[in-house]
Amino acid sequence: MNGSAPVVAVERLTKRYGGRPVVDDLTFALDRGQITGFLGPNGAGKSTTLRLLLGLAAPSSGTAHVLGRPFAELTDPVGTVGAVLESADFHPARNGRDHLRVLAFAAGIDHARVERALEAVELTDAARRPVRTYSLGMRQRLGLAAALLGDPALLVLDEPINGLDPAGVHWLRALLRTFADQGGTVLVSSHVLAEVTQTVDRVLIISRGKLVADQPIADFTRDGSLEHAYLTLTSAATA
Ligand SMILES: Nc1ncnc2c1ncn2[C@@H]1O[C@H](COP(=O)(O)OP(=O)(O)OP(=O)(O)O)[C@@H](O)[C@H]1O
Repeated sequence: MNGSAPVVAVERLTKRYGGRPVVDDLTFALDRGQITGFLGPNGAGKSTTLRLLLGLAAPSSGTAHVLGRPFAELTDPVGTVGAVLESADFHPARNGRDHLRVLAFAAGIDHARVERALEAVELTDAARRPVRTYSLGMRQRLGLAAALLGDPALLVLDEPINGLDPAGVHWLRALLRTFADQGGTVLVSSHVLAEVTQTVDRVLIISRGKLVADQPIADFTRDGSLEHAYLTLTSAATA
């Protein structure tokens, strides 16, 4: 692993579907210890970018590297990146603990980490219940537990507050801050600008596949200023 490489380095990343660029010449880098919000309107290309970063789709051109390598070339992918994408899938009859045990076994991760991951997402008490009885918020927590199993350097989360109640949102914010304070890197997509303002250190905004902002959240301290910038930048790109 290249210790001096940024945790994430995306360079001139482009993905075309049917000749149409849905991710268009994107360049950004993420360092350790920061939470970055990834914003953009529906269809702007956020999920596609995350999929390219996680090796779930191949770029048409450009590169998406994690610690200096494409995801597919990481020697310890589970210990490097933890991800929760929108399509998180669970076996409905399996209980939460067994879901994590299956993943841990497949990745060669110690059982003890399953218990720690359950504790980290506060699901220990529900660990013996079948996942089909879980609320949407509990499923989000279980997905997060799976992402944390390998003690990764990078967390990639697609719309993680979907389904969380206000207490859950507050809890997730604290969890991500602790993770970042310990040197972790977080890339989190969201549509909820008010929440983003309270959670992230930096924002990336994309519109029609293009990066239109890459700024510290400190630039948006005035009430509504992130919303104003977001609406201006994303409507300018669609005009
Ligand atoms: N496999 C695919 N084949 C064809 N087009 C695709 C494919 N995946 C995504 N797209 C298109 O790429 C565009 C970007 O989609 P993407 O899901 O990345 O956007 P998004 O920013 O995550 O949107 P949302 O906020 O609605 O989740 C959309 O127009 C979508 O229809």
